[in-house]
Amino acid sequence: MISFQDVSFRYGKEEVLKNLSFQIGEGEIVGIVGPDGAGKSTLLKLLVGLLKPKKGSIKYSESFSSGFVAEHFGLYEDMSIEENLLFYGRLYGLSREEATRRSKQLLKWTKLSPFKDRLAGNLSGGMKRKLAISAAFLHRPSCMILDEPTHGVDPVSRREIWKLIREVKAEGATVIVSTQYLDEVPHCDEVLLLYRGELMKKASPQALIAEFPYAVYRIPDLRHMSLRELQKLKNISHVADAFPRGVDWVFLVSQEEAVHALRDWIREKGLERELERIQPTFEDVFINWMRERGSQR
Ligand SMILES: Nc1ncnc2c1ncn2[C@@H]1O[C@H](COP(=O)(O)OP(=O)(O)OP(=O)(O)O)[C@@H](O)[C@H]1O
Repeated sequence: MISFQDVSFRYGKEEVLKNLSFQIGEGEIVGIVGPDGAGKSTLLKLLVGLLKPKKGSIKYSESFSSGFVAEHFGLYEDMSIEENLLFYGRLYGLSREEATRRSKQLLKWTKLSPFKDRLAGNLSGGMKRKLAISAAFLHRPSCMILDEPTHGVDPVSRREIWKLIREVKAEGATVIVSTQYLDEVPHCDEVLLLYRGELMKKASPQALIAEFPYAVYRIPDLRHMSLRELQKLKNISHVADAFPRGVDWVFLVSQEEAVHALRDWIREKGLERELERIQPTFEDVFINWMRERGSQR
C-alpha cells in the first residue's frame, strides 16, 4: 500500500530521517515507535504529504486515502462534539444523511454519545483525542495516520483509544500510529523502531521478542540488599546486564552457566528466593537495540 524507498529528510542542515526503506501492507496496525526527537512526527508528515522527501521516494497504491490526526490537532472548541463531526463530514463531502449516520456510529464506538452536545473546548484530553480520531475517520479513508494519540492521556483513555484503533482496523483500514510508550507495542501488528532518524528494525512484536538474544531472569524483592552487593552481580560471566525493576532485580543471561552462578549467589546469601525465568519486555528489546547500535560505532 505504501512504499518508502531510501527516503531522507532534513529541516536545516541536520538530517532527521536517514535512508528509510520499508513497506506497509493493507489492514495492519503499524506502530512507529521511538523516543522524543526520533523523527516520528516528521515520518508521519511525509506519509500524509505535508512534507516532501529531500531524497528518495514514497509510493502509494491507487486506493490510498488518508485521515491524519496531528499531535496538536485542531477541533472547533466552540462547537459541540456532534457539530464538529457534522462539520468535518461536510468538509469531506459527505451528504448530510451519511454524515449523520456515520457520526452516530463513531459516537457509539467512542462512547461519546451521552456528551454529544458538550462543547469540544470543555472535553477532557482523552475525549478530545477520541473526537479528533472520529472526525478524521468519518469519510472512511483507507489509512489512518495518528501522531501520538495516547500522549499525556490517562490509562483508561489510553485503553479506550487503542480500542477505537482496533475498531478502525476492523473496518478494513490501515492504521499508522506513533508512540513513545513501549508498553503499547503489543497492540500493533508490525512495529518500526525509530532511533535518531534511523530505522532500527521493522518486525512484528512476536518476532521482536523471539529474536531477543538473552534469556531474562528475575530475583524477586531484593530491597534489603545493598546496591553495592547487587552491582557485583553484573560481573558474573555471561550476565550481559543486571538492573532493578521495581523491587525486583532483572538479569539478561547469554549462557546457562550464569543461571547456576545466580542460584549459587542466592544460596550463599541465604535468601529465600527463586530465580524466575520471565519474558523480555519491549523496553528490554529497545534498550538492547540501542546498546548494540552504540557499540557498533
Ligand atoms: N519544523 C522544524 N524545524 C526544525 N527542526 C525540526 C522541526 N520539526 C522537528 N524538528 C527536529 O527534527 C527532529 C525530529 O523531530 P520529530 O518531531 O519528527 O520527532 P518525534 O520522534 O516526533 O519526537 P516528539 O515526540 O518530540 O515530537 C528533532 O530533533 C526536532 O527537533
